[in-house]
Amino acid sequence: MSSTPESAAPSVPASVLSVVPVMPVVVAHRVEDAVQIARALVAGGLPAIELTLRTPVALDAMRAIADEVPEILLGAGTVLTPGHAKQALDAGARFLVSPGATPSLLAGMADTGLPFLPGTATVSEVLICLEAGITEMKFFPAEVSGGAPYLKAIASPVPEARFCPTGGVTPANAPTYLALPNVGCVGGTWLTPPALVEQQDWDGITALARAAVSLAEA
Ligand SMILES: O=C(O)C(=O)C[C@H](O)[C@H](O)COP(=O)(O)O
Repeated sequence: MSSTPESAAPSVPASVLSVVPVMPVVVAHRVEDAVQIARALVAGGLPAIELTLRTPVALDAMRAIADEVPEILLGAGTVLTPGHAKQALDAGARFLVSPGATPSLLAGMADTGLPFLPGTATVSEVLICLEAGITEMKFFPAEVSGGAPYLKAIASPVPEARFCPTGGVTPANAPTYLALPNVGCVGGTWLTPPALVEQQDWDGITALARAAVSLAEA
């Protein structure tokens, strides 16, 4: 029997798309901000975070969240290479998200043993993922790639694929995406506006998280 403190952390989900209706995509410039954002999201009812590997502090921020906010499901975004996937695993990520889906990236993410959402924007990319046994994907960049009408159009030809549309998703258009049968959740950065982070307005982020949960329930 294990005595590690992993009981505090959510287990790795079978379906990343089913954890929260809105996946907060976060770009953190300071480790402490990332920890406070994670706490604010949990308080607002969104116990998941896709922390992008876009900043120099991202891996340190992941380690800090894993230590200090173990109740949040921690994911790494902007996974561009197999090396990123391994670094994210080592930093405590429990799922991975990438903006694209090259064969080596798919293999590198699969090697971690973590669930992952490869980025797709065309039917051929969707088919490449399905051929690899991957049915959950990011649709990126969602709005400029055809938005909800595009996903609606491919639902019948490729019904096995389910998506997290991200990129240009807002509180205004999220309900339209969430109503589609092939959408499990949507992703976006709107929950962590730079101005609120700059002001360290963590209650403001909690309020945005609550609003996102409400719009998904509406
Ligand atoms: O770099 C990545 O892999 C990403 O995660 C891209 C983000 O998902 C989008 O940039 C979010 O788009 P907005 O919500 O419109 O700001």
